[in-house]
Amino acid sequence: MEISFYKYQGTGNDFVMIDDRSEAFPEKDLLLVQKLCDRKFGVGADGLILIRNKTGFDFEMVYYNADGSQSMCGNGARCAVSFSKFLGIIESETHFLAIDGPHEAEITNDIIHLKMGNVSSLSNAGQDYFVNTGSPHHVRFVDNLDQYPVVAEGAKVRYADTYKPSGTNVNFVSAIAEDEIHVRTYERGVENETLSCGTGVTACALVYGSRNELREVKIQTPGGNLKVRFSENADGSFQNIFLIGPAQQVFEGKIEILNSENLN
Ligand SMILES: N[C@@H](CCC[C@H](N)C(=O)O)C(=O)O
Repeated sequence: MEISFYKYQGTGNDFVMIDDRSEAFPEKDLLLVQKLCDRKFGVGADGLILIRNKTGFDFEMVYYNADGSQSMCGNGARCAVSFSKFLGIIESETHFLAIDGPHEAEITNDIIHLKMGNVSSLSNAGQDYFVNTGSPHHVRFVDNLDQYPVVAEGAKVRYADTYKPSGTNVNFVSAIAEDEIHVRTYERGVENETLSCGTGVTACALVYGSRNELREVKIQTPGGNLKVRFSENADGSFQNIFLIGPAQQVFEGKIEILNSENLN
């Protein structure tokens, strides 16, 4: 089987992107997903995204982490919107389905405004916070973020008993201006620091914005800059949450998959 793929990146979070409207991709073959995402033996990516047809929506985004597990991916969704425009499925506005439910998005000059799902509350997690923005996120404020051991500390929280069995993503945050934060994220399913995590920066922006009475927060990540806008209700829930930032096609290619190739 020959698979055509495209590679996209959204603030350095990178994805193998496949137009799977024909549903030819063997979606249950998680070894194949792992292999395609492998940075030494495959294409290399933090995740893999299938674009599929879905009744009532412009498309469905089917997202896999590099290890084959599934969750919502904010940066991946921005890339999926850009890819769908490239494929001619959408023009500048879209309504699509992801694992956490329906989303809307708008794309102008390569900047994608992605509407995230509503968030019911921010929880305290010891001195830190926990927020579910479609994916689970632990949020910890730290000093000296540039020097912070994100992988070592992130893994401790990700595998902590409190988050078993499914674990969590872990974000480390420092304020750098009144309305701006710096965020580094340890991602579950990649089991490493990624250059940016969309659902993660959204979680951090909600915590920081809520504590500082802001409705828009700028975010610097190692892979680039994002913005999050939202409104907060009197009961502590959040709605009209928008993740705003760029997405880019990096290259395209083809892979020949032999039937027995993923069996070992
Ligand atoms: N990179 C993503 C998050 C992907 C899902 C996450 N690793 C999980 O398993 O929860 C993003 O941009 O949101």
